[in-house]
Amino acid sequence: QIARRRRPRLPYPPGPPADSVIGHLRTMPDINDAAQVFHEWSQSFGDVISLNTLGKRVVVLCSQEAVTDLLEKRSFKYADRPSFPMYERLGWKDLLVYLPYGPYFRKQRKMLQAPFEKEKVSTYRLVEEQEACVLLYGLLNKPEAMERHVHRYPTAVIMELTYGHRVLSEDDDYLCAAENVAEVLHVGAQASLLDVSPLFEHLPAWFPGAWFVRYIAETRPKVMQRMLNSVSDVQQQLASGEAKQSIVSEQVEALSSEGQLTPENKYDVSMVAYQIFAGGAETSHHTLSTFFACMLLNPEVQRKGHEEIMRVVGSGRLPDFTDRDSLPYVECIVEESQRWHPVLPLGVPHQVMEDDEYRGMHIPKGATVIPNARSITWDERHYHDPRSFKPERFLPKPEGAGETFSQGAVFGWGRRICPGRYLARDMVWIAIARILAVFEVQKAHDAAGNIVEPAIEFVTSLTSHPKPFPYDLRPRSDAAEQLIRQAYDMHMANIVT
Ligand code: HEM
Repeated sequence: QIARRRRPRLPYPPGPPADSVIGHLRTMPDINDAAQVFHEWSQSFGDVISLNTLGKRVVVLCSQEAVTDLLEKRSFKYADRPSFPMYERLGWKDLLVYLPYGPYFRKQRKMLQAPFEKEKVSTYRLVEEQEACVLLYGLLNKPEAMERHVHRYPTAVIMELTYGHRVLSEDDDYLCAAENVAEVLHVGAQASLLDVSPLFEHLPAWFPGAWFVRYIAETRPKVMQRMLNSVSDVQQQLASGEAKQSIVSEQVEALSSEGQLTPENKYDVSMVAYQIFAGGAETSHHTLSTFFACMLLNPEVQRKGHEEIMRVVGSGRLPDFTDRDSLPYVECIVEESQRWHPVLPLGVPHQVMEDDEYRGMHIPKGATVIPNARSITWDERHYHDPRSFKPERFLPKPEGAGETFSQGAVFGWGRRICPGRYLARDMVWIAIARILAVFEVQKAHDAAGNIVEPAIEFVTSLTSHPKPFPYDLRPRSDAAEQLIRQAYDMHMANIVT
């Protein structure tokens, strides 16, 4: 049957040698190393590689040019997603990021995109500034728990915007929900027999390799409950007049006033709301932990960032969004942290909706297309000395190198581009500007007083982040400490009144 299938006239994109029956199954790299390995292959086979795993074609794009040509300019053909069997079984089937391209995708995309348009996003800045004060206060009081604070910060912003829920304690229910998302994201990204066939879903849990059966059975009910209950809570708050304005409250009210609050529409609001924190919390959290690693490794950059803030803002207040245009170097630090180690090194895979031809190569309908962000950010034609951390590369010449930040390598392409990118940029910017203003990250010392040289290692599932590393975090001065306390007290006083 395979022999009779009509052969494409053009060759598939090249790739490493494959086994005759199972194709590249054995050559396929582990997810942790995939971006690096694909990048190395691209040096031998070119910037468009293809692999065949058990008959499924995977095309990896390893340059800005190829990604722009296909995912951006031909987005109408490349806007589909492959299926994600684990995530689907875990209850995430109807989350926007996993939806196939089509009417339901467009409906959800519209619902999710509207609250995150550029102009609308600037109205969220007060919440970001306030939560950034809580972040600073947390870092001051428990500097050793940096990971927890940088997870809490974007989660708290998103929960407030989405559900009108303010995170006030460490054991907050919504914070736990975001932690659960992080776990599911990680576990679901691991290869399982489900990738081969959904039939394996029915294996008994004791069957070798069927670890996912029990995980799905235990996790799915909790995930579903969380997705649906939070919107019901907002609905009740609306009924009792206690609801705070939020993305969900606005959507529920709009549907009610049109007489359209059907179970189906309410379900869609639930999916959109859940998708906001499933898409936004983990990614922003990992951007901030990567930033900390970058500052630890590059004290000179940290010093220059701090000095720019002192020059422009002074030491009497914290930077805010009105200072942003006057802080170009800080902006470059944000961008360089994202370029130096993209949080999604392989983006999110797309799928081709019809047969296509590119540079004399055949890309078959249904092929999974992986944009290798890592290759783009390491491309020496666009970035000099790309493995080094050099924020000034983005400053205009002659002060800097006039290089262009690749939005795509960080936020994706075409019709699937990250709809939360404006919010993400704001959230990350204000946190970084304020941390640079008042803190210094330094190398840790061991018990004998010797400096511990940090070896930063990254762990990657769908997102990528540094493994825990030793550091020492301190306020830059007594005045800086005072500023953190005052800002926090003012924020808390506002909550009470
Ligand atoms: C620094 C933080 C963030 C990064 C690095 C990031 C990155 C990305 C990337 C690379 C994609 C895939 C784009 C593609 O397929 O070409 C994506 C998709 C998505 N992001 Fe983000 N994102 C971030 C924050 C956010 C936030 C704050 C939200 C929510 C408001 C969000 C919601 C989404 C959604 C819903 C999708 C799926 C879009 C679709 O499939 O149509 N992201 N993001």
